[in-house]
Amino acid sequence: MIQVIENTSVVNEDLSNTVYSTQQLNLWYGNHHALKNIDLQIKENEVTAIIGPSGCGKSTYIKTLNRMVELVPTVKTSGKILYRERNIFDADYGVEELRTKVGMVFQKPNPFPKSIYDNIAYGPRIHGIKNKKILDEIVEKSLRGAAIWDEVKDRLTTNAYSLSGGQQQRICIARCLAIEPDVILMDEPTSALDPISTLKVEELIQELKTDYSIIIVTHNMQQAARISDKTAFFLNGEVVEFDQTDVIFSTPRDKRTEDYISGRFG
Ligand SMILES: Nc1ncnc2c1ncn2[C@@H]1O[C@H](COP(=O)(O)OP(=O)(O)OP(=O)(O)O)[C@@H](O)[C@H]1O
Repeated sequence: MIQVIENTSVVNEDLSNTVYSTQQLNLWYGNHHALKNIDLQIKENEVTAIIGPSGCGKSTYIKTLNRMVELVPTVKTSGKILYRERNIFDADYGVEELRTKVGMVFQKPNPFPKSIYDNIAYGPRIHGIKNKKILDEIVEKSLRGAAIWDEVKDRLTTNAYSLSGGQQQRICIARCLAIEPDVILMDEPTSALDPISTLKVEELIQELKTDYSIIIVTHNMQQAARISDKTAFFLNGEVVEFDQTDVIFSTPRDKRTEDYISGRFG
């Protein structure tokens, strides 16, 4: 269980289309203060990009949203993260419940060493679905949702490792969709992919936002500009600026944002 050192009061505002409301979030790895007073509202059915130089806390932030960061024993937090209006740090908040609502896709495709079919059916089976017809339907729907059905439908029993990196990443996205999440967290999902696979995953992200809310960490500013609705610029563990993506990339308010997006550092 994560150590929460204090809680600040809930900001009184309309949270109706807000997926996550991060309020005065601080996080320390031991003595290292990695996230500082983060206030961010993530809206549903949007793509929210997290950008910033190496070590600024991007991955830490999204790993806090599904409480994965608490796997690090030295982690302490203060503040709140409301997911659908409930504080995920509350003592009675079940992490399993959170993880069925919040899927995650990592930098390196990480399919299981199993068949394509079993990769997708894995989550639903864990949730007790045994009926072959229902599983078949979930597998097809998820693979279609991840825009890879046509490429793999004739080889569902093949090991997922036999696919290309870009295909493996879309299998991982399909595996995520199979649990019918509300939110998909993506930590640099295209950084290990070639340009064509990157384009496919970017197109997919655009399509997925109709049904899901997506938070993506990216080093690639062109990618953030292409695919996101809102962008948060992190620097040294703080959010310097959070706004509509076109504002961040055309008329940023803060000089540090302008310097970063124009390539002056980072
Ligand atoms: N498990 C850990 N233990 C101690 N410090 C950590 C741990 N993970 C990250 N940090 C530190 O916290 C800070 C933020 O790291 P984080 O990985 O969130 O940054 P990032 O912006 O995602 O960086 P990158 O773009 O290089 O992936 C860094 O100073 C990092 O060294």
